[in-house]
Amino acid sequence: MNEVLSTAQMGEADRLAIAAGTPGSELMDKAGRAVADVVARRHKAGERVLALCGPGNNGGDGFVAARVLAGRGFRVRVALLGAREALRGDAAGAAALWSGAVEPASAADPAECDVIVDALFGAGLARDLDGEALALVERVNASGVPVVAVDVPSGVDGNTGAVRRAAIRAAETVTFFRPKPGHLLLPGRLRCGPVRIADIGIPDAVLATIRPACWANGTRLWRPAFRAPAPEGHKYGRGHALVLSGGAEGAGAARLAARGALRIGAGLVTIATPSDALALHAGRPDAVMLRRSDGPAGLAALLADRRRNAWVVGPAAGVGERTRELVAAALASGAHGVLDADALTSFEGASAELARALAARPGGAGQAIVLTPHEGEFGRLFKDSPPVASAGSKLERARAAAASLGAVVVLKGPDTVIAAPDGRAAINANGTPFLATAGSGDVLSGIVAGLLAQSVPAFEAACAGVWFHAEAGCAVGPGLIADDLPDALPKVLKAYFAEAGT
Ligand SMILES: NC(=O)C1=CN([C@@H]2O[C@H](COP(=O)(O)OP(=O)(O)OC[C@H]3O[C@@H](n4cnc5c(N)ncnc54)[C@H](O)[C@@H]3O)[C@@H](O)[C@H]2O)[C@@H](O)CC1
Ligand SMILES: Nc1ncnc2c1ncn2[C@@H]1O[C@H](COP(=O)(O)OP(=O)(O)O)[C@@H](O)[C@H]1O
Ligand SMILES: [K+]
Repeated sequence: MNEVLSTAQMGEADRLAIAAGTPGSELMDKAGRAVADVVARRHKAGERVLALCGPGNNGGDGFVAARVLAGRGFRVRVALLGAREALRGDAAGAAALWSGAVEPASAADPAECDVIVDALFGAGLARDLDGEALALVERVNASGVPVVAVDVPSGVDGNTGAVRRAAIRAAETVTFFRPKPGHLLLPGRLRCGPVRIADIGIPDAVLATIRPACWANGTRLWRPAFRAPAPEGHKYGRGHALVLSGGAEGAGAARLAARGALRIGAGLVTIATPSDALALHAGRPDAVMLRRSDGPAGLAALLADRRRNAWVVGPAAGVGERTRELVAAALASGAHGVLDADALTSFEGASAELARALAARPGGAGQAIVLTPHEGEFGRLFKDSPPVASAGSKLERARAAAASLGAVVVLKGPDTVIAAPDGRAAINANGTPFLATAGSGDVLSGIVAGLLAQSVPAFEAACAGVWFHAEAGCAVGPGLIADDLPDALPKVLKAYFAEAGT
């Protein structure tokens, strides 16, 4: 189910498959054949293939692909980084079955071929590229010749998506069994081209031992948690979301969030507004209710009605002590909620204080709280926590943040990561850069709150919210403004419920 494996977990999958009776050489053979199949789908027999093989098992896959392609009538040359005698194990075995010449990689001219098989480094990339490897990767990228990458484009870190000084730009990538974080996280994802996942004979049953906790975000991950409303349902069964408006200068943000919450299916939505912004909400969607709410006491009074079971605090709320008090009041209500934008920035360098407030929430873990920072807000919030701020990849940082706060964290961007305190994480990849527009995040916070109002659990609500937001963005595409996103949801939801069979 869209599991994403770290390179260590992938190594474990290999070992478990081998222990269960499939020799490593057979896994490598299937891997190399899968690569050859992809090359043969894009190119015709007779074309010139250059297989660039590295010193480890990734190179072994390259030797297999070279042999299979030569057998299918391609004109194949093999170039090896390192000495042939230094190859070990299955890779040495695969090289022994290659009967053609093996050129030194230093002499390989990528321009003299029609397609390149990149089998330099895969899961074993251990340091930044330098020397001959660096020069070769730069020559390949400069050649403009299409590349099919084996496992990951060489130079991309499979665990983090980082480019280790330089990396191949692939036209297509073939990986094995399950994707790795580096296929989904930026910048790695942008080096992969379309990613094919090849079955190399590793049984799915190994996952019961490995217990992966990371997924590519998609409907299968949370479909059971978000169903169409019951035929006999009523609006209170779909929850009541409350969106706290900022003052006169920031009322639009609340309206965007409120519309998102309504469209995703919250039964009722109320905008709680300070008196000075009351008149500005006259143009709100007619379906949204309006209540006056001045300061933390006003918010607490509205949330004392337990039917208001989910809130959004933060969009255009203003930065400072007042907003920290509003956050405290919202958390103290016991209702589920989303902390976004100014609610996060108000805790600049005070993530420990926010963690204490979250730990004290009366509903405990059953009170679903989702934080939706973009990178800027994340950096500000965790200024006081180097272990989180510099935990490594975006995946690791989101996980560290969720664990330290005891709440679900949505670290937004082109490769949004959703992380739960228990270690579960999902990486999102269905977005579009047209989502990078003012107010887009406000709509997301409303969508997530609308899902929380419908009793979708925190992690699933965050994953589903991010996915629907991105689908809505793609449905609109060029020219998108945030106002369009809620109104794109009905079509997206219709397709989702049709597919979900509900
Ligand atoms: N049985 C298995 O384990 C299978 C492994 N497979 C392939 O094996 C690959 C992993 O193989 P390995 O663990 O041997 O790792 P790699 O082949 O990815 O790389 C390891 C080698 O590269 C060297 N190296 C690492 N970083 C370097 C750098 N920056 N500059 C120069 N040299 C560097 C290491 O010293 C080592 O010799 C996977 O990516 C996949 O392609 C597949 O054949 C499927 C089965
Ligand atoms: N390049 C991109 N590709 C896909 N999604 C993106 C990209 N850039 C931003 N987004 C998404 O757009 C939204 C922007 O939210 P945010 O930064 O809070 O904007 P605002 O504060 O203007 O509402 C987030 O959901 C983010 O994940
Ligand atoms: K590779």
